[in-house]
Amino acid sequence: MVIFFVSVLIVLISTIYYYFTRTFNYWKNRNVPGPEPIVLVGNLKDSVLRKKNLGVVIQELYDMFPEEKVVGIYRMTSPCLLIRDLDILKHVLIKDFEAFTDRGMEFGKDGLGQNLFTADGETWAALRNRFTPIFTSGKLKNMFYLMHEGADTFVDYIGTECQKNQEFEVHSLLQTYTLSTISACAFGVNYDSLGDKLKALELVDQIVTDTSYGKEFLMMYPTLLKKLNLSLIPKPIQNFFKSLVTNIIIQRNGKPSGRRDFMDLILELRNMGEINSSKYGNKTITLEITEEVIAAQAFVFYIAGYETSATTMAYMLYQLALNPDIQKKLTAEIDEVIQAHNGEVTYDTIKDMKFLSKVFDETLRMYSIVEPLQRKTTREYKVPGTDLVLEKDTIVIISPRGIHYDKKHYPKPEIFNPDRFDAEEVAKRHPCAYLPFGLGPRNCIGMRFGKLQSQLCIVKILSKFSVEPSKNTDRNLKVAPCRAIIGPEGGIRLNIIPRKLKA
Ligand code: HEM
Repeated sequence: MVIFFVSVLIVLISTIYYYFTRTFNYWKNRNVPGPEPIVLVGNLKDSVLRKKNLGVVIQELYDMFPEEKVVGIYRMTSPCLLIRDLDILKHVLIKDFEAFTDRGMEFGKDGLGQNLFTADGETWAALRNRFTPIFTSGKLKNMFYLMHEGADTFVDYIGTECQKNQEFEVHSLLQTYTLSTISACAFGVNYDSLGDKLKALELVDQIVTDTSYGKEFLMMYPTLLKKLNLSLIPKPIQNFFKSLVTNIIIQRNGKPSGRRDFMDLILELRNMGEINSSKYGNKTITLEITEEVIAAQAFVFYIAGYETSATTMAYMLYQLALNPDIQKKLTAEIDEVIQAHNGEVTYDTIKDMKFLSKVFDETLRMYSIVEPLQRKTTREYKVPGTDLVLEKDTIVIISPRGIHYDKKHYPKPEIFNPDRFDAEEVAKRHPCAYLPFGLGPRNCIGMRFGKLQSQLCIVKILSKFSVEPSKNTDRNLKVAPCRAIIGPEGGIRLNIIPRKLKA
């Protein structure tokens, strides 16, 4: 009997072991170098154990193979190709985009799956085609007044709080600004009190604080969630966005309200009828802009709109506090340009601040937020400059952090130096050496919006306050392991001091 049970156990363990290692010769058989995988978790052990952020783990894999163009890795049991070479990267993201239109993160459409970030194929193409005009500079200019109102309220709030205490945890502080801005610009929602705002933040923050294992499941079984029409997004969050959208449409009688926010623009699109995918897709499909589709975009604009910009600004203030000379130069530019615009901060005022733009770019060089970038082959693909042929449906990933900290592209990468973005320095680099917003036709659709809302808020803050390290500032900041994107572990503590008090 005992022998029988032991034999069954051995067979069971061997079968499980075989199942969770069955793919591990994939890259060896194709002569692609890479690290040894571990049963079940592949090369993502520290990310799966939530010891390190996925973006940091991928950066470490990038660093392990300095001489290689591509590295074969395993996300759990799934083989996937990490691209290090910038010429190959240019092919994947730009030149051969028709073979890489997909991201490979799809899930069920009834659970907000028809959103621009995770949708693939013709659905993505149709959405991108139709939603691109919402993000033009002209539309952004029209929305500027909403951001401006939000930034003023925010700076007034800091002014009041400053009288009680000068030390702030700036990451969560800035989230209250970006949440207001995205709520106002996207949906005309104004939070009456800080309490309401924090409640909404807590809800959407559940998505970013990734403690579930949905991501890992998707890596192992990439098509299953879509086939079963299951979602990665918790039900309460789905309901929040669905009822938000329904209520706004009712309030506006299904027509644009004249606020010129995203919701108005989406309603205009809806009234134009079905959307088609002809520009990016291989075949044309039509997609009706239903409330479900609007709610899916509402969800993605919220998540992408509030967290990425708040994190970028928090890191920017951190570096300005640690580098007082750079802060002084930036403050001088801000004062000068505002004066030249008769004391007003307009869309054009921000555009005239050239040093601000370099400080912003250098912040995202050091702290690119969305890591790693991902694409999926839509057909067999021969990797240029190698003998490797990728099968259809292979996941390809890119590590902006790996590239941004690679000494080959950025000497002394640990140093915060906005001069790296002087035009002549940029011209010396490979055009794909900087990719905090991704690159090519599937790059960040909200890039202009993200830049504008962040730069405006920084201008408003620095025209009234300066930032300094406090006694609790962590000089050795780590990336939070459990967040779906890059962010500071334990927040960022800084002193914010009214400028006139110092004079
Ligand atoms: C500092 C701010 C931001 C950063 C650093 C950022 C970064 C990124 C990155 C790296 C991607 C993936 C690009 C790729 O795969 O090539 C992305 C995609 C996307 N972002 Fe952003 N983003 C920011 C702000 C925003 C804002 C404000 C919005 C919307 C209001 C937005 C909406 C999106 C959407 C919808 C996608 C998916 C686009 C597609 O697949 O077609 N992002 N973003």
